[in-house]
This record gives sequence, structure tokens and C-alpha cells, in this order.
Amino acid sequence: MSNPAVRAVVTDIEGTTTDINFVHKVLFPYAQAKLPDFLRANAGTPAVAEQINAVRRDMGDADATLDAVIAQLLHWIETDQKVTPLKALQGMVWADGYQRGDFKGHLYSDVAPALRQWQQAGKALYVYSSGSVQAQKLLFGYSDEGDLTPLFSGYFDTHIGHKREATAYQRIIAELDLPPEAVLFLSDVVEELDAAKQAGMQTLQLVREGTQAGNTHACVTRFDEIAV
Ligand SMILES: CSCCC(=O)C(=O)COP(=O)(O)O
Ligand SMILES: [Mg+2]
Repeated sequence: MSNPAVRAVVTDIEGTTTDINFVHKVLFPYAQAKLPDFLRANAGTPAVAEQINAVRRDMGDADATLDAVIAQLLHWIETDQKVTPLKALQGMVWADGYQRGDFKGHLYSDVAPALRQWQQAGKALYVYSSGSVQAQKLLFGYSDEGDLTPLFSGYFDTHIGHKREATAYQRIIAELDLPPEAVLFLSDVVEELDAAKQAGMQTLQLVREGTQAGNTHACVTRFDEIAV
């Protein structure tokens, strides 16, 4: 069954395409272990220095030492805070891990076939995650289903806004240049779906193992149940 009203699909990652445990038990601990040495070794390179200064700004302390910056970043990882410079630095550290083959991006087995089918049906596919665009491309590029990046037309991270705020979805709609109701947003988190719906998007909640189904959005348990 297809749904011609849907012209683009925007998908969340954690809990939607990908097991939450992969993010919390593989990616976050890897970043936690490697970030201190990575920062000490690369603090002088412009891309890293830019993020260190962004952390200092978020701390409200322009003179924070590198040790204080590292402690702040580790605290944000432990408390799963979606802070933009942390997400950028995590992406840089994970790049090493993917390239060395320390892990592959986890995708539920129903995800890749559905994405391929939707793209072949002419739907434009996008990702919207709190993980940086670099981290998103790595996860799909080094996924356990191979390189899926050619399937996607674009990626959005917290530079466009936070996932629980309707303005972020309004900006995505403007970038896609489509009527809001032609865009389907997939996520496991009701607050994100509420924000997308407020912006006029269609919404579907992915109720993977361990996810609590809400009662305000239609629910599916797998991508192959989705009519796109
Ligand atoms: C892009 S993979 C890492 C995901 C991540 O860092 C994260 O915080 C999960 O965010 P999401 O918005 O996908 O729930
Ligand atoms: Mg999620």
C-alpha cells in the first residue's frame, strides 16, 4: 500500500532506525573513553578549537581550561544532553571508531529495505537527529547494512533547532520546500512528534522494544508497516 500524499520522509535515528542500546552502550561510552585524549591531541586544529570555544560559551566561562571543558563534556555525555558542540565532537571521535572497524552503525533489519523501497517510489528521504550531521552520515555510511548514504537527500541536526520545538520542524519544511502535510516524520519520542505535528507534518511513532506507545500519534513497530 502506498500513500501518494507523502512526498518526503524525515526520520529520527535513536529508537527509530537504530537500537537505543547501540547509542547508549556503544557510541556514548566510546566517546567518553576517547574524547579526553582526542581533545588534548587536537585542541589546536581549527575545527576542534571552534567546538571547544562553543563549549566555553555554553559554560558561560570564556577562560575555562581544557580540563574544565573536558569535565563539562563528560558530564553532558553522562546526562545525555543534546548540546551542539558535544554532538560535533562526538561525531569527530566516532569517525575514528567507524573507520577502524571498532563498530558498525546499527540499523533494525526492517529499515534498509523500507528506505530503498521508499526512495525507488520517488520519496525524498532525510534524517533529523540530535547527533551531528557528520555522526548521522557515519552511522548510515558504515551501517551493518552497508553504505546507505546514497538513499538520503539531506540531513538535519540541532543547528536547525531542538527536536522538541516546532520551530525546528518549520525550518525543515522551509528547506524541503514542500507543503508540511507532504512530509512524514518518524520518531520514537512523543514530544518530538508533537512538535512536528504542531508544524503541520504527518507523524508516526515507532514503538520498538522498550518504547512506551503514546496515544496522540499513530504507531507502528517496524518500517515495513509504514505506507509511504
Ligand atoms: C547520529 S548517531 C548518534 C545519536 C546521538 O548522538 C543522539 O544523541 C541521539 O539523538 P536522536 O535525536 O537520534 O535521538
Ligand atoms: Mg529517537
